[in-house]
Amino acid sequence: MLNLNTKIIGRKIIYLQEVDSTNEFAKGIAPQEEEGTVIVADIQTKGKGRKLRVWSSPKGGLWMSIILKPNVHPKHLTKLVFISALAVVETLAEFGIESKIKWPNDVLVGGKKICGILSEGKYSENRVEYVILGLGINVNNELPKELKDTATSIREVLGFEVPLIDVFKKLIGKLDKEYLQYLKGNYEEILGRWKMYSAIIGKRVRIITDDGEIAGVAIDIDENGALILKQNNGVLERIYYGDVSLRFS
Ligand SMILES: O=C(O)CCCC[C@@H]1SC[C@@H]2NC(=O)N[C@@H]21
Repeated sequence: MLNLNTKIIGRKIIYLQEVDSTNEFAKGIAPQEEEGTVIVADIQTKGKGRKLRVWSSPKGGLWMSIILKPNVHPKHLTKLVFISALAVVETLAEFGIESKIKWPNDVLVGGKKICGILSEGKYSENRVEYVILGLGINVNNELPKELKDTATSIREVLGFEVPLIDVFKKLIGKLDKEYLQYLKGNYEEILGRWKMYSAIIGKRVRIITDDGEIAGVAIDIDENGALILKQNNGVLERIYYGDVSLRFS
């Protein structure tokens, strides 16, 4: 159990022993909930990943969603996953773990995924109603057999367990710090730091999109968060959504 003391963290935390998905729960309450409220659960029975994938969420991991209501133009929302990934990298560093970010929002240690981020929201053309930032960090949880080659956990990397509450508190602190930079509009600075941790810039990659697969070298990330890929035929392409693979068989 997370054994939360909300007074220590100083914000509203909804702690659940079990829930289908903290993101789904957050969506249900977001319209009337205050900004910054965090939903955290010991177990998710229907943890969701990007592209409707299942996110394995047994006891021992950190499964949480934070409700945000930034007063920004919706075009800046993609940057929220960048600040989340940065907050995770900084949190892991506090535990002596060096990590990298795989565009758009996977955090890797030694090439294996340790954290996934799922951002969902409600917004119109000009106004953001709310954003749910869902973060899943493998901390002390067992990984499913089929993920052993591609995923890892803090426990696996360090060789011992760390208290979930410590990871949670550090992550909230880092998220708050990065969110403040975001609200100040310091996007360039955020992106600059994000790039320092990029696992893919300068590397040959395959991008799997809904329209098929493109291969090339990841050149850069533009100011809107799109990946700039130099294809094998030399043509530059901006990619807004897709899964990056660094594996070539
Ligand atoms: O890498 C991905 O595909 C994103 C995974 C996001 C998982 C987190 S766990 C907490 C929150 N609730 C969910 O159902 N998903 C996110």
